[in-house]
Amino acid sequence: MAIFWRLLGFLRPHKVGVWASLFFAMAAMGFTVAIPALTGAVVTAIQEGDADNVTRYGMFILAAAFGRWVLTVIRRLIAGRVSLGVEFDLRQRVYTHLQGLELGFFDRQQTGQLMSRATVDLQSVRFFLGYGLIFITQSALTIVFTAVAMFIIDPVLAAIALIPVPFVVWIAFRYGRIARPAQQEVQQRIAETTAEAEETIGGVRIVKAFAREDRQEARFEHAVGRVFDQSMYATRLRAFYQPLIGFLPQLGLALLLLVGGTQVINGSMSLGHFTAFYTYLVTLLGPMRMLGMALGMAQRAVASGARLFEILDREPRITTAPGAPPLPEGDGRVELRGVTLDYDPERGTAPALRGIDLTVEAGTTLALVGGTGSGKTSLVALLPRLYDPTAGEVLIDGANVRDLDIDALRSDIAVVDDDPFLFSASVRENIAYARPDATDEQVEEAARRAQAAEFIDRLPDGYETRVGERGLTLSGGQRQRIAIARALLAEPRILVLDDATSAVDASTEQQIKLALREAMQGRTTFIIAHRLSTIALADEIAVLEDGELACHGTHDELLEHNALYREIVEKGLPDQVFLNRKPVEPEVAGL
Ligand SMILES: Nc1ncnc2c1ncn2[C@@H]1O[C@H](COP(=O)(O)OP(=O)(O)OP(=O)(O)O)[C@@H](O)[C@H]1O
Repeated sequence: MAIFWRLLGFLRPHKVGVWASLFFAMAAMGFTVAIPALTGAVVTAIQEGDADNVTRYGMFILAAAFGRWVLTVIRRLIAGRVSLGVEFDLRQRVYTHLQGLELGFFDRQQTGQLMSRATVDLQSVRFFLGYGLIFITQSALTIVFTAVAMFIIDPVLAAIALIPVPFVVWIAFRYGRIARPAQQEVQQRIAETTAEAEETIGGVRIVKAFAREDRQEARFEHAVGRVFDQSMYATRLRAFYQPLIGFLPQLGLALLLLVGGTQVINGSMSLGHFTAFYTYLVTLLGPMRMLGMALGMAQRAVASGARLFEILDREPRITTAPGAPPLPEGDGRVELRGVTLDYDPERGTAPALRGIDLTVEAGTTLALVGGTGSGKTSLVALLPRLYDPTAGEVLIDGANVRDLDIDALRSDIAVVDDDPFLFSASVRENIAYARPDATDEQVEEAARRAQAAEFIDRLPDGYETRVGERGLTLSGGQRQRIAIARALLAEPRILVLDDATSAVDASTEQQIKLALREAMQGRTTFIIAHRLSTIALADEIAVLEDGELACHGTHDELLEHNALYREIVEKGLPDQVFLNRKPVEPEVAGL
């Protein structure tokens, strides 16, 4: 019930529309109730041979029918606007709310599930709020008013003819109750199927590379099968209940024909009244069924509302206090104090980072080295607060990142991912993503510095070439250089680079390294290094092992004092750079 009231809250901005459509619905209902009485009057006039009255009442019926038609059109237009308005508001709210949630929330969600909530559930809520509520009010009132009119004509006959009504409504209620969880489960399973399809399409490269289409097909078939079974169950419920709801009112009609017909024969009731009565009961058939349907709609809306509120009630866990300041003046000195990060403490998994104490001086470059899963990505994710540490604190230029305005903080940190994401937009828009107001010259300058200008010029439409999911597919190395240009244009105080370019050819690697070197200049840089030649670009090195900081220092210090680092260097590529480094010269760094 609480959910129901909360759903009604969505109508608040559309109050005028709701009342207007209710008003038009009531007015149309007035005509609906008048028509049977007028029909009865026509029959009486026929019986009396009064042609004038037949014409007059006939015209009234025509006018009433016309009035109802016009009012219904207006009501539907207004209700449609309300319904779509609710959908519009809800979509915005859900989307804005999702955007505000921290990355950790998305780690645990299937995209398909979220999509389904944002479409299927939203639809059922808006149908109910836009139409369902009015249908319920209109049907219930039509039943009440018609019943009153019938009681005025003949109370006994009214009582007999209306016997099935409470049963119909009760069965409709019951149907709504059983149908609700069944329908909810159908929605849940559709969501699972969407998620399955989404995963297959998203992972199409892997599916094809391993020729596992059959496995994906089998999984999808299983998911579709589950939707089928559950939909069949819901269909069986419908098949049983809906005809029953249609059948019961016929009993009322039969009773009326039997009792009323006898009354007309023995003269205790006029044929006109009988006809009016009969027409009233026929008029009721629609509203009774409609009430059942609308109640079902209400049930579904409540189920969907519950799922939507699950998202809307999920508070963002990484927030910023109102009026929080931006980063203080400084050149990007970073300090991690006793930092521990546990992604999922409830599950009891080992923390990704444990008790890290690390200081990176302003303007220097730190290479993060460590085996897979050692926590390199996790460590840099703490800087722009993609995640907050479970314990300890992260300070930038002396300020705890938790106390800063999150947008301002993030605009001072640029990230170049190991698998850079490009939006379905032009190359120019992608580079200017963080600074949409950048001039063409600035964009091109960033591209030049990122060693991307040359290949961009060779693209079919240069900077206007569409890339990303719906555009031209660029190679990994090209995407990375566009991402570096994007980061350069943002002029960040701190730069985070994930250098996973091991798959590119030698000349691309050179270019990327030049680009990285350019990007690092004058700013604090964290570089996740996968190769020794990248480590060579750094001033200091931090080695991570199972989430702990195994050692930290310059190349020479580590080489001298740390066995693990020595091992890394020995087992790594025998890169001459390392041994001769001091200071790093472009030639020896492999540039
Ligand atoms: N979003 C996440 N949710 C839960 N656990 C995570 C998440 N991201 C990483 N982990 C876990 O945290 C640990 C550290 O992962 P992280 O990605 O930081 O390592 P990494 O050193 O960057 O590895 P790689 O070199 O393979 O990218 C791993 O055990 C990983 O499974």
